[in-house]
Amino acid sequence: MLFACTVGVTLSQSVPLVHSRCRSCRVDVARAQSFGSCTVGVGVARAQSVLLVHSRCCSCTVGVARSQLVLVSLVHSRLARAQLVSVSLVHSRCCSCTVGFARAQSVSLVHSRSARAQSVSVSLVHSRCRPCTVGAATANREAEYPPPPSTHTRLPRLHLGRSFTIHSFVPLVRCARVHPWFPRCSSVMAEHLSQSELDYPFKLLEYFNGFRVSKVIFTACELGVFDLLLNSAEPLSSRTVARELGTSPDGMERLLDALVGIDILEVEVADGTALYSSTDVASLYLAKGSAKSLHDMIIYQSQTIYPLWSNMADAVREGRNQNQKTFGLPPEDVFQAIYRSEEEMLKFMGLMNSSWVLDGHDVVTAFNLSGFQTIVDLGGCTGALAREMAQAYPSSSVTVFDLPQVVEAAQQHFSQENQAVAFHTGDFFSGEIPAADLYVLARILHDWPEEKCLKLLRKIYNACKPGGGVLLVEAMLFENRRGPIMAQIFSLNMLVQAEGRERAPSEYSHMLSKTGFHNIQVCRTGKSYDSILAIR
Ligand SMILES: C[S@@+](CC[C@H](N)C(=O)[O-])C[C@H]1O[C@@H](n2cnc3c(N)ncnc32)[C@H](O)[C@@H]1O
Repeated sequence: MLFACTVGVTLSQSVPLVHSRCRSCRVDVARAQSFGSCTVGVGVARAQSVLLVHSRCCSCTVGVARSQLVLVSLVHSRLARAQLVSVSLVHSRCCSCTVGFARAQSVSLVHSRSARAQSVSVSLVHSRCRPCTVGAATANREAEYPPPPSTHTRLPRLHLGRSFTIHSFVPLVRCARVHPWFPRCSSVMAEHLSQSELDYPFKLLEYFNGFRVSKVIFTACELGVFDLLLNSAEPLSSRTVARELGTSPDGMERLLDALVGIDILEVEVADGTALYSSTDVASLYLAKGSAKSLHDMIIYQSQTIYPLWSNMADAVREGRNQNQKTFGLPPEDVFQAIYRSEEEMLKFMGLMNSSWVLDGHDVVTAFNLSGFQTIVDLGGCTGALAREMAQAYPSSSVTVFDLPQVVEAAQQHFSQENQAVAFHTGDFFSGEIPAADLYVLARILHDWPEEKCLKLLRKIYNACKPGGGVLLVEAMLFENRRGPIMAQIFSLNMLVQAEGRERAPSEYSHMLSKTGFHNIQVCRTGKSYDSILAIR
C-alpha cells in the first residue's frame, strides 16, 4: 500500500518541469499550467504551488509547510486552492485516514523536486499513522526503535498532524528503518540532501538567499505595501503603489515582482499592465491592521534582529551577545540594551505581543490549568499571553508582573477594552514576587544562563503553595539538539542578543527538579513554542 502510494513518482516527473517554469513565470502562466495538467490528477497543480513552498520548506515544521500550502494555493488557481486546502486538512487528520494516502502524496510534493523527496513526505505523514495500512514501514519503525518521548503518548491530540521538521526529508526506504523522533534521522536527511544537491545546489542557493527573501517581506511591511493593497478595492499597478507610498516606480516594481515570486502577492495582467493584489495570507498576517498581524514582529526583526545578526560571526567566536558592537551597550545588562530607548522598548514589546497571536492559545491550553485560581505571568510584558490565559480560564485571576517601565508602557500602549488581566510591577531577580497558585515563565528562562534560571525557579518554588505550579513556555530543542530548526535559530538569537539559550525538555526538567518541583510534564505543540508544567 505504501509503495502504491508512491504513485507520486509519476507526479514528480512533472514537478521539475512545472518548477522550472514556475520560478521564472508570472502566476497567470503558472495557473494555466496547473489547469492544463490537473486532469492527470491534482498533482501538477499542487506541484506548482509546492515548488514555491519548497524553497522555504526544507527547514520548517510540517505545520508551517501546510500553511505555506494554503498560502501558495491562494496565490495560484481556484482549483489549486480547493485541492491544497483539502490536502492540508487531510494531512492533519492522517492518523485515522485511509484515503489520506493519495492526498498525502500532494503533501509530499511540498518538499519535493524528485520522486525520492515525494516518498519522504508520504512517509512523514504515515510515520505517525499507526492505525492505517502503511504496513511494514510503520511496524519496522516501532519495532526497531524506542517509543517517542512519553509526552507524545500522554497527549494524544498532539499526534494529529503536528509533527517536526527533521524527518520530513528522510527518504521513504530509510524512513522504514529510522524512527522519526530520533537522532539518526538528521544524519540520514543530511546524506539525502547532499546527494540531491550534487546535481545542482538548489537548496544551498535558497539558503544563501534566505536573508534577501526576509528583507523583501520586511521592506514591503516597512513601506506599507500590504496595508495599501488590502485597503484597495482593486488590484494596483506598481506605478500606483509607488506613487501612493512615495517610492521609485522601478524599485517598487521589482519589489512587487519579488513578492509575487515568493507567493506573498498575486498579479494579473490587464491591457499589458501588471496589477498586484494581496493574498489572503498577506492580508491576514502582514497588514498592520489585521487582528492576526505579525507586522510588529517583522519590524523588530528588520530593524533590531537584522543588525544584530550581521555580527553573528563575532557572537559565535566570542560566545556572547553583540549588544556592544551593534548598539554600543554593555553585554552584561541584556534588558538595558533591549530597552535602550522608549522607541526600542515599544518595538520589542510589539514583537512579544505579536508572537502570541500565533501560539498563545496552544501553549496555555497545552494543559488544563483551570484548577489554578491565581496565575501570575512573570515577565509578562504586554499581557498578550496573560490575556490568552484569562480567556481560556475565565474563573482564574491573571496578573502580569514586569519591570515598572514595561508595565507602564503595556498599560499605555497595549491595553484592551474589558482588560481581563491585572498588572504588578517589580523585579523578579532582586525583589519580591506576588503569591500565586501558578507562575508562568514564558520566554524568560531562555534569556538567562542556568544559574540565573535556578535562582528564579527557587524564588518561585518558595513563593508557591504545595499543589501550586509553574508553567514554562519556550521553544524547545529536540533532546539531541538536531531541531526543530526554529528553536535552533532562536538559540542563536539568544547568543547574539541575550545571555541564555534554547534548551531541550530534559534541561528544563533538570532545573525544575533541582529546585524541588516534581510531576513535570512536557507538551510539544508542534508550533514554535511548547509548554512544561511542574508542580510544587
Ligand atoms: C523575552 S521577554 C518575554 C515576555 C513575555 N513573557 C512573552 O513571552 O511575550 C522577557 C520579559 O521579562 C521581563 N524582565 C526582564 N528582566 C526582568 C526582571 N528582572 N524582573 C521582571 N521582569 C523582567 C522583560 O521586561 C520582558 O517583558
